[in-house]
Amino acid sequence: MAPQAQRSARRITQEPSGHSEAGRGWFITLEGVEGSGKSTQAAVVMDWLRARGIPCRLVREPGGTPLGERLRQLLLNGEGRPVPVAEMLLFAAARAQLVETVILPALLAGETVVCDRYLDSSLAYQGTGLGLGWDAVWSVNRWSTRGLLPDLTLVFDCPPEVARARRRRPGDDIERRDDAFHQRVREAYLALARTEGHRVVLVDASRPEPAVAADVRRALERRLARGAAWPAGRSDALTPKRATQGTASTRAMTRDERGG
Ligand SMILES: Nc1ncnc2c1ncn2[C@@H]1O[C@H](COP(=O)(O)OP(=O)(O)OP(=O)(O)O)[C@@H](O)[C@H]1O
Ligand SMILES: Cc1cn([C@H]2C[C@H](O)[C@@H](COP(=O)(O)O)O2)c(=O)[nH]c1=O
Repeated sequence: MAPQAQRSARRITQEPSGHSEAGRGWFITLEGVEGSGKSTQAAVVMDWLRARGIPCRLVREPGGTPLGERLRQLLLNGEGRPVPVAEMLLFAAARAQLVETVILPALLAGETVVCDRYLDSSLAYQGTGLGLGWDAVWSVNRWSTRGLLPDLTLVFDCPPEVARARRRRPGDDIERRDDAFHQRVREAYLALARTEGHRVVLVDASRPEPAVAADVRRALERRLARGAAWPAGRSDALTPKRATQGTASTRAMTRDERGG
C-alpha cells in the first residue's frame, strides 16, 4: 500500500445509524479509476432501480449543474493547472452546488440519486493521489456536502493499466497523470473499502461486463434486503429543519480536522 494510503487507513465516516428515514430516496455512488466501468455499471444500477419502479436520476461529478459543468471544463481541460489545494477546493465547490441544488432536493422528494463519482474521488485523487491527506479533504467536504454520505458506494477496482487500455477517448488533464499517481488512487480506493466497509462494496471490475453487472445487482439486492435500515447512513442534511440551517454533520471533527 502507498505510504499516504497507509497513513489514511482508518475509518473517516460514521456507521449508519440504522434508523429509517421513510420517504427519502437512496443515495448511491460509483467510484474507481478512469475506465474502470463506472458509467457502464451506472446504467445497470438505473435499470435495476427502474425495474422495481423506484424513481431515480443519474448525475455525475464534477458536473450535473451549469456551474459544475463549467468547473469540470476548467478542471479537466483547463489552461494552467490549479495547485493541489485549489484543485481540491474546485471539486468541492462543484460538489456543493450539486448537493444543494440537485441531490438533496431529489432525495427529499423521494427520488433515488445515482452519482458517478462523489467525495471518495476527492479522498482518492486529491487526498492520496496528490498527497493532501484524507483529513484535509474530508474537513472541506463534510462542509461542502453538508455531511451527506452515500447509502451505498460501489468501488470498481481495476489495475490502472487495464482501465487505460479500455478508454477510447483521449485522456483529460487528470487522466494524463503518471502511473504512480493512478496506482496511489487505486490503493486509496482499496483502503476506503477496508475502512468504510459500512457503505463501500468493492467490485472486481477487471472481469467481463456481465460478471461485474451481476456483482452490482447482488450488492443492490443485499443492501435492499436490509430493508428499514436503508436509507440510513446519511446525514443531518436530510432532516428538513437542519437542511435549511446548514448544520449537517456526521460525527465530531477530529483534532487533525480542526487543525490541531
Ligand atoms: N468490464 C469491462 N470489460 C471490458 N470493457 C469494459 C468493461 N466495462 C466497461 N468497459 C468499456 O471500457 C470503456 C470505459 O468504460 P466506462 O466509460 O464505463 O468507464 P468509466 O469508469 O465511466 O470511465 P471514465 O471514468 O473515463 O468516464 C468503455 O468503452 C466500456 O465499453
Ligand atoms: C469528482 C472528482 C473527480 N476527479 C477526477 C477523476 C477523473 O479524472 C475526472 C472525472 O472524469 P470521469 O469521466 O468521471 O473519469 O475527475 C478528481 O480528481 N476528484 C474528484 O473529486
